[in-house]
Amino acid sequence: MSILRADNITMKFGGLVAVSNFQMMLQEGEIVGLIGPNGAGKTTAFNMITGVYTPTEGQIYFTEGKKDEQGNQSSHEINITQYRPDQITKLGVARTFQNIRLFKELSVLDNVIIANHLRIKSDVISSILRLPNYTKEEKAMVEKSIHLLEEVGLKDLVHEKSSSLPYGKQRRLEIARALATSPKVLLLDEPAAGMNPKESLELMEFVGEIRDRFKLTIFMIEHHMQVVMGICERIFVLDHGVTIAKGTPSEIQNNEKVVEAYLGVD
Ligand SMILES: Nc1ncnc2c1ncn2[C@@H]1O[C@H](COP(=O)(O)OP(=O)(O)OP(=O)(O)O)[C@@H](O)[C@H]1O
Repeated sequence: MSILRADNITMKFGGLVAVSNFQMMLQEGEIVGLIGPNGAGKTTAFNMITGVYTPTEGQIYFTEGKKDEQGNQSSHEINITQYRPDQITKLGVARTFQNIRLFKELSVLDNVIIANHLRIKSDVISSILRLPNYTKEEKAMVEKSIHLLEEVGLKDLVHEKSSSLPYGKQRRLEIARALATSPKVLLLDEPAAGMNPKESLELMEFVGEIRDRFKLTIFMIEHHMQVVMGICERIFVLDHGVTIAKGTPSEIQNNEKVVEAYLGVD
């Protein structure tokens, strides 16, 4: 069963069709890539899936798993096409951005603590008055954040200002912030952007590790072909908003349309 699927989604900006009839399905636990030349519509596809844009046409579905009191597992599909970004995050779809979006002046730890707030149950009054239920939740949040930073290899840097971190570590912190929302599906927008080959390979291993450790399904936009081909089980290729190919890394590498799109051959 799919955990996330887009059924023929299209996004038009005036006369420009940024994404046309995009059809995709993610199975639980997969790492799937989304590639294509600049302006192909990749980020627009992410923006529709995460509620930043409402598709002009088409529907998006998320499968929610539930356990009843007897511990029996059941699941049902929710149409999230009209959901706001915060509602989608709360359901279990988190993302990172092409341009790192951290609170630069805050510490590494505070950046993760803030991301946890989505899951907090206490109301505003409890937090302002620091009532016992809030203080307890806050303590748990700090512990969870430190644990997360340990998991992503940033434990020794918790008190550093986030802007002082080298680029590769800032990307890890961004991922830790996304993990703090307890996602089931993680969308990564060019996680290896700006990284040198060594950092890119480390990132590739890291993405595989967090998939296993946090039982995630991962959908990633990436330009570093070594990363995409090395880690993705399936790949979608967009060009001018149209899906020109989909398949395994070896199928994509040998696909003529893909080669043409990247080389700009008419
Ligand atoms: N809000 C917007 N308003 C108008 N046009 C937009 C908007 N967002 C994206 N576009 C256009 O839609 C097309 C697809 O852009 P998008 O950013 O999704 O491509 P991309 O594949 O992510 O590119 P890149 O690899 O360069 O990040 C481009 O022509 C872009 O100019």
